[in-house]
Amino acid sequence: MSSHKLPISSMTGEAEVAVLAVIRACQLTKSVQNTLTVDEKVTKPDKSPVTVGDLAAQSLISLHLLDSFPEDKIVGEEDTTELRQNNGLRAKVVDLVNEGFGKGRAEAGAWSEGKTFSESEILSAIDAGSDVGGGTGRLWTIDPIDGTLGFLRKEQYAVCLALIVDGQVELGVLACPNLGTNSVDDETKGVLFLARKGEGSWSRPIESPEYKQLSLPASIPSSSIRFLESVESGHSAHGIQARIGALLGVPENTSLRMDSQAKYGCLGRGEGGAYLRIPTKYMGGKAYEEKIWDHASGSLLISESGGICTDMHGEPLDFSQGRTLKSNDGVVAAGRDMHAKVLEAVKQAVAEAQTGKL
Ligand SMILES: Nc1ncnc2c1ncn2[C@@H]1O[C@H](COP(=O)(O)O)[C@@H](O)[C@H]1OP(=O)(O)O
Ligand SMILES: [Mg+2]
Ligand SMILES: [Mg+2]
Ligand SMILES: [Mg+2]
Repeated sequence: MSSHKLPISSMTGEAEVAVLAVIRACQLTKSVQNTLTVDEKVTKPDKSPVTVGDLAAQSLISLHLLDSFPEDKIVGEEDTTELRQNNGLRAKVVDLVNEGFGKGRAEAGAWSEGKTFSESEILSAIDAGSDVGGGTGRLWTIDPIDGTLGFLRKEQYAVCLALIVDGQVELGVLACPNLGTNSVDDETKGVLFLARKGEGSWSRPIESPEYKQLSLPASIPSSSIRFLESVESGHSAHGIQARIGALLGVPENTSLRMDSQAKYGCLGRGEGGAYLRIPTKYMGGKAYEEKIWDHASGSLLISESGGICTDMHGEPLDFSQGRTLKSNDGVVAAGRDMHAKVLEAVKQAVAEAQTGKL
């Protein structure tokens, strides 16, 4: 690999590949978002949506990983079930992946620029992401479009890639093409977040490798807190989260609601003060196991920015359990001092919900 401007001192080869793959995937998803038509959206068996953007981006990222780290395992969100039955969708994905390799020239080591991949290489790369995960060895996890619902609404989404070694997240990349580069209100859009275990976390514009180190304040006054939470009321219990806010003295109706791990990016750079993901099962919803690709990059970003990211009971997120965080329940992330206070309020609000007091 050629020289780079990465701010980290170890795993630079991995970071270089991950950043290039994610930037190319962002360019691909941006072009899809601009031109997406209804027939390019498919509903998966779990009723969630998937688009040509998700499938092509996972293939493109996997092709980079398969070339550079052929021994590593991959856990990706998507598979080829739909693609193998739909010729139109498949042709579009093949075109998008090959177009994607013409991009990202500004980055160091623009691997395989101009190369054309066959349909079977492109499909196999998606299916390379079907590993069961676990706590031994090197494992990459990909969420090619996190927040597909936000992507379809032309709002926030993120392209996410993380390296997990023996169950620990070592490297996390998270790019948000529609998020303000320096703050949520910034008119300039597009930001990439990078975290390396033990070394720190950074943000940069997607378009230029100017890295800025991030730090998350230990605590902020309650009056300044704006909880980072899902747009979808089916993904976290908004009612309980509002009660947590009331218990902490947070002003009402101030939440920053956005789809995807963009929420972790905002918190990591000091916005919002706390990320809440209280499962809807505490308000009568269905039980749900969080997926590793939805939290790997974001949780490392928070801890490397000086904050704490755990489940709602204060337990560390356990990425060694397979494709899901099956030993965890919900997520709470906040600054170092704030986190314990938020957990206390979570406990009380959930107890109230369970005894019908909410
Ligand atoms: N019932 C659920 N509870 C929590 N998260 C969910 C649930 N269903 C889907 N998700 C996942 O939450 C993530 C988005 O979170 P958020 O709403 O905070 O942006 C998506 O990856 C989405 O999966 P999917 O990709 O299948 O839509
Ligand atoms: Mg996701
Ligand atoms: Mg996704
Ligand atoms: Mg999805």
